[in-house]
Amino acid sequence: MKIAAIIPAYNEEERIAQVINVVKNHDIITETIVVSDGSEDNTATVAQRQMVEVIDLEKNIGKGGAMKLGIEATDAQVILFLDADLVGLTKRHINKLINPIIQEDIDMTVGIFNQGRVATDLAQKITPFLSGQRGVKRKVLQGISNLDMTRFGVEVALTKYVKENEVEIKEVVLEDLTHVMKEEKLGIVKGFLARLKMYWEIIKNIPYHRRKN
Ligand SMILES: O=c1ccn([C@@H]2O[C@H](COP(=O)(O)OP(=O)(O)O)[C@@H](O)[C@H]2O)c(=O)[nH]1
Ligand SMILES: O=C(O)[C@@H](COP(=O)(O)O)O[C@H]1O[C@H](CO)[C@@H](O)[C@H](O)[C@H]1O
Repeated sequence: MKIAAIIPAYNEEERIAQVINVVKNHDIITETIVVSDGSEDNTATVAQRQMVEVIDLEKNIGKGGAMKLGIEATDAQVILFLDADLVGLTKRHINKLINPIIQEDIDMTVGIFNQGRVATDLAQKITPFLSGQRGVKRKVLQGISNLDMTRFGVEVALTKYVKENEVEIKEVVLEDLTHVMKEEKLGIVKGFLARLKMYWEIIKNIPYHRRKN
């Protein structure tokens, strides 16, 4: 079975190498696709050096759009979505996201941080439906046409689609995993403004509705 890892990345040159390194060395992953979403830094070059497939977008189109282009670049039956800024990723985390799909026929897994860091653990306990770490069957993604419109609302759109279409979903705990927060990447003020923009993109997608008939 083909399993493709898709890593959307915007200005992640300092963080993405450690994520790619784990993914590309994992036997169950047949293809690794990095979508550099109009990054202004060396994200694409860093990824190319790791000898994985890189889609290097000229302009920033938002996370949902980057994910959609990644999906279109592969025919894998199972897709693993991972953020590029994870800290502490191991093969075990990947197994936890993929095994329920290939062994239990679950349609989508959602990874929840635990014992990574207090702030990121708490964020995911409060809003588990925002997690970017997911395993998904391709057929589920085919039912959602406008992922490219969602930007940071992509996870809300996925979660809503799952609920409205009775897709079988399983939350899996990802121990000792965390990510780098916006305020850490951009500084307090720019990071907080970026966070507000993200919340707006999320809110805009809450009424998102596409029923597969
Ligand atoms: O316009 C964007 C914003 C973010 N990302 C990527 O989406 C993932 C999740 O983003 P995160 O929540 O970490 O937000 P960020 O801190 O990057 O704003 C990361 O791999 C980002 O690099 C993206 O591809 N396009
Ligand atoms: O945890 C959160 O509140 C946000 C913002 O994370 P940061 O701490 O700013 O990196 O990130 C999550 O939500 C985003 C929107 O759904 C997803 O795209 C990220 O993958 C997820 O980590």
